[in-house]
This record gives sequence, structure tokens and C-alpha cells, in this order.
Amino acid sequence: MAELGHDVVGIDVDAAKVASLSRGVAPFHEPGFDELLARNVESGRLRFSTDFADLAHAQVHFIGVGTPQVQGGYAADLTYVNSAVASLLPHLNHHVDGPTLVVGKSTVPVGTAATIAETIAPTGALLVWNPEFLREGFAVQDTISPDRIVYGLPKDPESAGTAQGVLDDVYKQLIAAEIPRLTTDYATAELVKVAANSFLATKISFINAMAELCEATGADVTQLAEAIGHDDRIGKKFLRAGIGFGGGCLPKDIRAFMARAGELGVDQALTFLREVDSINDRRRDHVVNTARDGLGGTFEGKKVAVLGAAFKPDSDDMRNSPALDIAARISGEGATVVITDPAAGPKLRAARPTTHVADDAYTAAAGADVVLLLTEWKQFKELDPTRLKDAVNNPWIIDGRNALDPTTWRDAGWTYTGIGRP
Ligand SMILES: NC(=O)C1=CN([C@@H]2O[C@H](COP(=O)(O)OP(=O)(O)OC[C@H]3O[C@@H](n4cnc5c(N)ncnc54)[C@H](O)[C@@H]3O)[C@@H](O)[C@H]2O)C=CC1
Ligand SMILES: O=C(O)[C@H]1O[C@H](OP(=O)(O)OP(=O)(O)OC[C@H]2O[C@@H](n3ccc(=O)[nH]c3=O)[C@H](O)[C@@H]2O)[C@H](O)[C@@H](O)[C@@H]1O
Repeated sequence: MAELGHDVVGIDVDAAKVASLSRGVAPFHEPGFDELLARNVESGRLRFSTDFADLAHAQVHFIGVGTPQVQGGYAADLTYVNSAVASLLPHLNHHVDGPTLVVGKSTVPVGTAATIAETIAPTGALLVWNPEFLREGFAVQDTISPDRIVYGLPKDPESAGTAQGVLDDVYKQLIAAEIPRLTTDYATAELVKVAANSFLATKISFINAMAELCEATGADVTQLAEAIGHDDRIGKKFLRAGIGFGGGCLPKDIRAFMARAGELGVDQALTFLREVDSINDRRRDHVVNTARDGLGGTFEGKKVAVLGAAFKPDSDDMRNSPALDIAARISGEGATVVITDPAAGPKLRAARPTTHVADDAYTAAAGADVVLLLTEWKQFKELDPTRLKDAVNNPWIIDGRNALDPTTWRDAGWTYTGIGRP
């Protein structure tokens, strides 16, 4: 937003994050982000604070706080959203030229926006629900050049027109660049977001289900994905079979969507998402079982190298990471597990001092009985199989992301096991 020329204050209750951001240091990994942050902090267009009073004179208030899964259930925890709205309330009627807008970006159960709109109504501020579609690691690119923008607007046409005008002004460069902008009611905008993530999760589980069939028949899921992907109606993207989806969003969003459908009495509409979730879990089991079987039925006394801790490359996010889950299960069964990850490694070491974290793949693989590639970082795709072979006890690699060329690795003397590949 600052890069688009706006005067921006970022508020967070986490003082350490605010301090770090104020120094121009991002508390997460995104290629190229630190430079952009530092440039805008230096220019004075971007400030950070823990004090809601610092946004009293802002005209537009974006809410992007977390909506994690509730402890012990599937539903979304709205504590943080409700608390942010409560903290905002006393500052909403201070504004200056023109109407004040609250803009919801967090991913929420359908119906949340209507409740927030009622809460803020006495202040005169208007609510727009403007779901966020960015991918971690590409947050800036996806913000400046999104596929589309969606505004969930108030029912009353006059309020809707006013709110749309203010937000159009915020996004004026994007609108000038002819990025599609769709206007809907609140419920549709909320549903667009969870529908999009559910579709993406379904695509991944679909191809992982095909991987199960390929494993049973000796077929190759990477060729299958390429062949079906040539059909434009299917498309090639999001058909990479592997250990499945993780992260802070897809898993919790499909579960919260199922929980909300249940509350609305239409749980049957989304029972397929339960299957999407199970297929996803089964891929993790598959890797653990394959490794155990290949090591003679037990992990006891074995050494396992795990390449990758983040839920995907170009991110240091380890929330619901398939890689970490697999590593933890194998370690729980008695193996010595050494993990390496170019961005998440230092965070993992700090958060879990008892976990063995190595600086690079060659060190992690020293003496390993099996190497598991679980996050397809560029650094791992470019590993030298001959050098890695010298480090290990047994040259066996399970490529949980189908990221390597099987022939190259086999030619270098490795036993190569992919996902859904012969
Ligand atoms: N991470 C992503 O790529 C995307 C996330 N989303 C959605 O955006 C929301 C946020 O996601 P993340 O950034 O991943 O979560 P996060 O948990 O990484 O960050 C949320 C931030 O909100 C702060 N916070 C909590 N309560 C607060 C309060 N009352 N006032 C001010 N700050 C508060 C937390 O300290 C934290 O820094 C979620 O609803 C998520 O589903 C949507 C699209 C992409
Ligand atoms: O709501 C959100 O938070 C975001 O969730 C995802 O973004 P993100 O979680 O950053 O990551 P993705 O690139 O979508 O990957 C998600 C997971 O799926 C896995 N994946 C992805 C693609 C694929 O073909 N196969 C596959 O297993 C990745 O390894 C990763 O674990 C969506 O892509 C974003 O559009 C959305 O805004």
C-alpha cells in the first residue's frame, strides 16, 4: 500500500513484530521484501505501532489478523478479528475528509461481515469485505498485480456507492491497469475466498488421488498431470502430486468451511472436502510407510535426513508443514532425524532447540540411511547427487515433491523413489 503511494500505519499487538518491521526487517521470509519494506519505512510513508490511537486519523482500516482453527475443532477462531474490531471502534468516528471505511481481508466464515457491519454502524463507518488471495512468498507481487479484486459491499445502494468510491481510490493504479474488479454482497465475497481455496485444495488432492492409482498400477502421475493439463479447461497449474498441501491457510480454510456449512445445515454440500483432507493426510502416511518399509520395517537406530521444513519453498512458514509433520512422525518412531531448510532452518533451531537442524543438505545427509526431499527449494533441486552420495550411509532418496530428475539420480548410483512414479 505504501508502494502504491499511500500513507500507511501498520498496527499489530505483537510488539516484537512491530519493532522488527520499524527497523525495516521483515519477521518472515519473502524474496525481495526487505528492500521494499526498508525503502517505504525510510520514505516515512510506512510506520508501525502497537497503539490503535496511531490510526485515529486514517480513513481506511484494513483488518488482516489471523483466523486460525479453534483448539480441538474445525471452526475458525474469530477472537482476533473481534478484538481488532473492538480496538478500532473508539477511533472510527475521528475521521476527517470523507467517509471512514473498515475493510475486511481476513478469511472468515460466511456471515461474519454482516455482524461486523452492525457493530461499526453506530460510528457511521462503512464496511467492505475485500478477500485476500495472495500467496506467501509472492505477497507483494500478488498485491500489486492480483488476478482480481473483490468488494463485498453494503446492501444500501448509497452506502455501497460511497464505500466503492473510497476503495477504488485506494486501488486506483490497479483499476487503471484493468485488473478485474467484481462487486458483490458480503456473503458472496466471503464465500469467494473459501471457494477459491477449496478449489485449489481439491485440485491438489485430485492429483494426489491419481498418484495413489499410479502407485497401484506402475503409471506415472507427472506424465498424467501434464497430459490432462493440456486441456485448457483443466489447466496445468496446481497439479503437482507430492506430500500434499499445508500452511496457515488451505488446511484450516477447508475445515472452517466444512464447520460453517454444518452450522448452516448444508454440511452435505461439502462432504467432498472431508475426502480432500483425508487424501492429503494419506500422502504423509505414504511417505512414512514407504521409508519404514524400505528400512526393514522399523526406524529404530536409523538416520533420516529431511530436506525442507517450510510448508513450501520461498517461505519460512512452518504452520501445518507436511515436511515437519513427516519428520516428527519418523522421529517419534525412533529414528535420528536431521532437518535442513534454507529459510526456516534458523527459526526451527530457535523454536525447537532439541531438533537436529543442519546448515545444508550435505551436512544433514551425513551417515543417512534415507534422504527425504519434502520441500522443493531450488537449492535442493540443484544438489549434486554424486557429492551427496559420498555423505550418506545408503544412497536412497524419497522425492516427496517429484522435484528431481529420476534418471540423473539413478545414474549417479541412487535408489530414487518419487510420488506416483514408477
Ligand atoms: N498468509 C497468507 O498467505 C494469507 C492469509 N490470509 C488470511 O489473512 C489472515 C491473516 O493470516 P496470516 O497473516 O497468515 O496470520 P498471522 O497469524 O501470521 O498474522 C496475524 C497477525 O495479527 C496480529 N494480531 C492478532 N490480533 C490482533 C489484534 N487484535 N490487533 C492487531 N493485530 C493483531 C498477530 O499478532 C499477527 O501478527 C487470516 O485470516 C488468513 O486466513 C488470506 C490470504 C493469504
Ligand atoms: O488463503 C491463503 O492464505 C492463500 O493460500 C494459498 O497460498 P499459500 O498457502 O501461500 O501457498 P500455495 O502456493 O497455494 O501452496 C499451498 C500448499 O499446497 C502445496 N501444493 C501446491 C500446488 C501443487 O500443485 N501441489 C501442492 O502440493 C504446496 O506445497 C503448499 O504446501 C493460495 O494459493 C492463495 O491464493 C491464498 O491466498
